[in-house]
Amino acid sequence: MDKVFIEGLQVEALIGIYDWERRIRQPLVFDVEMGFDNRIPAASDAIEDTLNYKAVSKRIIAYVGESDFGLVETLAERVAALILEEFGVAHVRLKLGKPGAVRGARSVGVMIERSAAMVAP
Ligand SMILES: Nc1nc2c(c(=O)[nH]1)N=C([C@H](O)[C@@H](O)CO)CN2
Repeated sequence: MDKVFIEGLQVEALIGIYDWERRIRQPLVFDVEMGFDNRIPAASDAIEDTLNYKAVSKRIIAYVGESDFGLVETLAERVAALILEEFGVAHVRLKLGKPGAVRGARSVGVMIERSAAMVAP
């Protein structure tokens, strides 16, 4: 399956389980891979036929900027569901990094893979 990807999308968010984390915003980094048949836009050369990575990026930025979850797991799950539901994507692989959360590590976080048929109720 072809893919459309977004790499290193940085968004500031209110996230974390500790009291001090509830008072600040922290950088999060998203890498997203979305299954899409790119032969159709390749044939038409029309942006309307694409899975528009700019539109998906803007939606992620807006959603994450307003979110206030405790766990990165929860946020990753919600962002994956949003991509599947709002952009008609059949399969998404998402990595959510929280750089600076653990001293000595460049980043920590989660990686998930979800399909349209697997979205939690
Ligand atoms: N698997 C997870 N582990 C941890 C999380 C998390 O969201 N998922 N969060 C924290 C804290 O909020 C941490 O980021 C603060 O440094 C700890 N472990």
